[in-house]
Amino acid sequence: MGEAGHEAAVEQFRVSVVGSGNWGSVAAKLVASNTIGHPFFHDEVRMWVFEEVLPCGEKLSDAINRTNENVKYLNGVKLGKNVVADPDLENAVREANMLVFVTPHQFMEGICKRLGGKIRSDAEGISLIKGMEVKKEGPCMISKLITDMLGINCCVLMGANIANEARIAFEKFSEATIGYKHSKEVAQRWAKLFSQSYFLVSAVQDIEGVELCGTLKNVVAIAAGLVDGLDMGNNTKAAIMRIGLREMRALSKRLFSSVKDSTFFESCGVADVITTCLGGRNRRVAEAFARTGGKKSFNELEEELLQGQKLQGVSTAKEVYDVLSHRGWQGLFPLLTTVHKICIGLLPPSAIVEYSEHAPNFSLFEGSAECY
Ligand SMILES: NC(=O)C1=CN([C@@H]2O[C@H](COP(=O)(O)OP(=O)(O)OC[C@H]3O[C@@H](n4cnc5c(N)ncnc54)[C@H](O)[C@@H]3O)[C@@H](O)[C@H]2O)C=CC1
Ligand SMILES: O=C(CO)COP(=O)(O)O
Repeated sequence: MGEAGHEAAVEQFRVSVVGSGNWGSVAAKLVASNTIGHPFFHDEVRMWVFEEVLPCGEKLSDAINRTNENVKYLNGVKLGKNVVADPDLENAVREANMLVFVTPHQFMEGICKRLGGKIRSDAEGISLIKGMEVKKEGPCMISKLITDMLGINCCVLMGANIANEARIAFEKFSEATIGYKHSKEVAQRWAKLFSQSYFLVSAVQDIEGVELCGTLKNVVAIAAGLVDGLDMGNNTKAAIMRIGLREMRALSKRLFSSVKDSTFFESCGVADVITTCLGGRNRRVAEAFARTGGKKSFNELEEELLQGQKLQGVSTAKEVYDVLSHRGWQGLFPLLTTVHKICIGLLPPSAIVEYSEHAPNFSLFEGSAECY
């Protein structure tokens, strides 16, 4: 009780979502359905929109606020009246102490530069971004980039969550994994913000493992798409998924000795490999790439097929390759290495299943003892 006999007002947590693509819009809808009317959270969820002008001449942020739908990236799904689209990055984050980062990974460094010194000192972050940066010192996960550049704690949320397949946007059941470093209490607060009867969230103390799962599975999905484009069938695709998962685990553990095996059995691990290899954008564009025999580039196909949405797997394959080649580890990770070489045209799409011809010293399907 306060001095005057009144209860001291407890500050509500204020949430902003940095990003408004396909998954960014679903994330905003999800959290907004939980903040509304909740005593812990302020109702309004501000969503930063990278502004663009629609073919009709209207600004995207205006269209979102007028229709309550992200007409470009998640057409046909109401976001909730408490979602406010804001094209001004600084304004969008100014009042928030819970920041949800969800942009394609290649834009995050630039966004962090713009946000330096502009966010609340008590803010906490969570990254839904699947990807990494490679620095001179080695790989830098996006949550670490956020922590280093903004000086805030940052958890991650990854999982088998294809936004566009109408599973989450239309409230069909799925799961996700929060990875945290130190504070279980903060992870639980994030779980409270995201959990829904149709969206089951669990938390594990293995931030690097969770984030590397989400990041590396995009490269595996490119391999799966190539196999589809070559009409190799389900047995081959299942083999690629198994080998991919094995390489994901081996690389994650080499990069961070703290990574736990059990993380690969969470939604962020095996489940995300499966869903992305079956129905994701990386798979789809890689299939088209293989069907053109590699004649159209991934960039061209991304533009043609995704209408502004971004692939993460191709640039991640390069980033992973940089890490592997810097450490002399290519031979230990034949699938991850081959995907990059196919993406840049050094090997044909068929190399994904003919690996030993191109690299006689090791076989994709035998793998190396290191990988077990
Ligand atoms: N879409 C999905 O099903 C899922 C995506 N993710 C991850 O979420 C992250 C964000 O992906 P989505 O929301 O799907 O985005 P998206 O790929 O659908 O959309 C691209 C977004 O980038 C923005 N953009 C374009 N140029 C930009 C620039 N120069 N600076 C800043 N933003 C720019 C666009 O306005 C748009 O919001 C990625 O790391 C992705 O891997 C995670 C789970 C599911
Ligand atoms: O991360 C995803 C599903 O969990 C989405 O994968 P894509 O980007 O390949 O669609």
